[in-house]
Amino acid sequence: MDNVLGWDDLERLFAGVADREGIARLQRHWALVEADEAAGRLTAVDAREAVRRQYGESLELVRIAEEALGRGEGVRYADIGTGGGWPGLVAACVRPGWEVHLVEPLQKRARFLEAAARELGCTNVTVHALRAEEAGRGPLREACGLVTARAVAELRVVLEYAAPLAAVGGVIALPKGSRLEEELAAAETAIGELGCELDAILPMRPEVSETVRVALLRKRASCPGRYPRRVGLPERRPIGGPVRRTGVIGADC
Ligand SMILES: C[S@@+](CC[C@H](N)C(=O)[O-])C[C@H]1O[C@@H](n2cnc3c(N)ncnc32)[C@H](O)[C@@H]1O
Repeated sequence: MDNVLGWDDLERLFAGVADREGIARLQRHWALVEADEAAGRLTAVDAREAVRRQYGESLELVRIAEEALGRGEGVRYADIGTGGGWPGLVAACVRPGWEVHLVEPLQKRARFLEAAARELGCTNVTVHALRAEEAGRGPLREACGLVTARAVAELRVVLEYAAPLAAVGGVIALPKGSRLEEELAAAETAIGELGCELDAILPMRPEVSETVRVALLRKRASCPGRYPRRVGLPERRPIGGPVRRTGVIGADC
């Protein structure tokens, strides 16, 4: 059973990742989420669980990704399907030196992210109200040192969204649940086809999550020009075979 965490616990658990000011911003973000009815349901996670599941897991992803990157500043970072802000806006709050791109196609959510970034003073954020299949053909193509996506789709589908945005040598960090091995097996063709390689699978620390692990992939070669395919195709006809329905973390947002 995962623990309940409070805001003070985050400061202790994420020393070196988030300072007091950063955590205060996250707290303000949660207040905005709770206050914002217009954006629709941003998360099904309740207030008691939100600190650990939304903020703890997002910060843990930042910690793991940063270790894989081997540097902390000057990262151009894209988060696909940010929803209400996890993990991309969380990263922007604690890493003001990163250039953060949030790709979120739902207009209401994209508008919420823009307003929240403004309110929180995150001048390092650009919101792209687009699907990843569109963003992957724009100026962000092969331009990002780090790409994440949480609870967006099964691994091989999300990889077709993420790999075109990652620069060669860049890191793709995907938090996943108990079906990770199954998803990785299904993604074998996609990983090679998209110029990626699996670097590591790293568990989150048990205080943060006993179930979530992060698949770290490295972009080894340029992505073939035919990817991403047109909107909807990655999900309808995933690379390597018919769709398999697998659970995605937090798909209840
Ligand atoms: C289950 S929510 C997860 C939100 C957030 N990442 C989290 O962990 O709470 C999935 C999000 O992915 C977005 N999404 C779905 N398909 C997408 C695509 N092709 N490109 C970009 N975003 C997409 C949805 O609009 C939605 O906001």
